[in-house]
Amino acid sequence: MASMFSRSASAARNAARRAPRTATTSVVRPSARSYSLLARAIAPSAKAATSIQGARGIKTLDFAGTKEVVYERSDWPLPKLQEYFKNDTLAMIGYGSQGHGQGLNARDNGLNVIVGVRKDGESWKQAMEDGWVPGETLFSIEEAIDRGTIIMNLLSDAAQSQTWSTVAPLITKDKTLYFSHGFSVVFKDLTNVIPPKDVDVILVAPKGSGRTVRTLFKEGRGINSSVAVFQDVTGKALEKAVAIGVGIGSGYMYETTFEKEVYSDLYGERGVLMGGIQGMFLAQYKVLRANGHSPSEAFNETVEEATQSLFPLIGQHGMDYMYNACSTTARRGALDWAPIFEKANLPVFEKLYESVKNGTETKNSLEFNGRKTYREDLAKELKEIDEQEIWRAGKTVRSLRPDYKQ
Ligand SMILES: NC(=O)C1=CN([C@@H]2O[C@H](COP(=O)(O)OP(=O)(O)OC[C@H]3O[C@@H](n4cnc5c(N)ncnc54)[C@H](OP(=O)(O)O)[C@@H]3O)[C@@H](O)[C@H]2O)C=CC1
Ligand SMILES: CC[C@](O)(C(C)=O)C(=O)O
Ligand SMILES: [Mg+2]
Ligand SMILES: [Mg+2]
Repeated sequence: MASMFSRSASAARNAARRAPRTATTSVVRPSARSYSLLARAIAPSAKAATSIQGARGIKTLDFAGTKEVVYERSDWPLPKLQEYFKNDTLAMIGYGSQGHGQGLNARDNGLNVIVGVRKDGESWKQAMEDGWVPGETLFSIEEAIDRGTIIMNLLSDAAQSQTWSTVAPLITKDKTLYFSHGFSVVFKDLTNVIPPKDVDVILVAPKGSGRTVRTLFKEGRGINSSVAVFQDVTGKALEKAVAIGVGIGSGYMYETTFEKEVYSDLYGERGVLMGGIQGMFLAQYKVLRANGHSPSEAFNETVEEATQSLFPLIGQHGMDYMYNACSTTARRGALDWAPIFEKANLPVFEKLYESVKNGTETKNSLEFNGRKTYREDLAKELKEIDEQEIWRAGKTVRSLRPDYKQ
């Protein structure tokens, strides 16, 4: 890795000339701005409540009264990024949702990327479909780790634990160990993942699906990611983590710790992001159906209106904006019922957080996803959801959308 402070002008020019590798799909790439442009670019983004700390353009932003550090992609124009990683090989170990998104983005950013997966698995086929070439950019897990300088452990969290005894001896001095989740390292008593003492251990955890990591990148945007350092041997671990974060398609990176990342992530996905919303949708739908409403009416009033109209308004402008976009009748009633839902849900969320913190969620995940049949077993449960009336009704509702795609 070249130091970001030691790059010469000619090296930067050479890096700028390097043709980014062929993308499997067309990509609106983040622009490769020069340093002088960068300096100007920083200024407009440093709005009120923003201060810039030093030459690296780190920003401290005021989040509702709490100051937090944020790193942004515009501080890493493409030539600088390519120069920084000119001597590195990013080895994506695992090719699930994140391996796909992060791997293709880093490749399209012109970085040296290889993929390592087991040869008889589903991921090997998927990687080949995405243009990774066996023997050139696609290898067994062991060979990819051997060839890589930055080992990006994107196996399933259960597989990270299962393969650790094979992987650990291959993480030799001068390599960097990267994760997208604090899971393995934080719950080491359950996973046995204890990184070697002589390597940097870093994390960039996109706060969104790997599919979104890819689609946002292709739109020229970037996903929000968490960034953290577990072990800093070189004194450059944070800088490297931020640079990799940009390389894999992050727009902004929020500083955290491995522990905070894994607790909040396991909690959020079981809560509002996935489990909570699924349970809430189903409960509302069931009561409507029990009271004689048709499937289409129950679905429209529960899922379709939420996802197509109201939730995007919350996303774009906040909760109060969504309220103001609805009738005064709705506003009054929703304001009355919100605290009732909050009160009912609070103990559930408290129980969930405890279950994350005490390792129960980790144990469950390791047991289930560590099975040889993990894909089939998950697929079976997901099929059961797909067959529920609510989601069958949803398919027909979606099929009527003008932009419907199967
Ligand atoms: N999915 C997401 O969007 C997000 C994921 N993360 C984190 O990123 C990491 C990767 O997650 P994700 O991309 O979802 O991948 P998955 O959890 O879906 O894991 C899939 C990968 O693990 C491999 N794998 C599973 N079991 C084994 C095994 N026993 N031996 C070898 N390889 C195995 C699979 O290979 P095969 O096909 O051969 O089974 C596949 O390449 C995790 O740490 C996760 O928590 C973080 C943010 C979001
Ligand atoms: C919400 C699920 C997630 O945490 C994610 C996409 O961020 C995951 O583990 O996949
Ligand atoms: Mg998660
Ligand atoms: Mg997550």
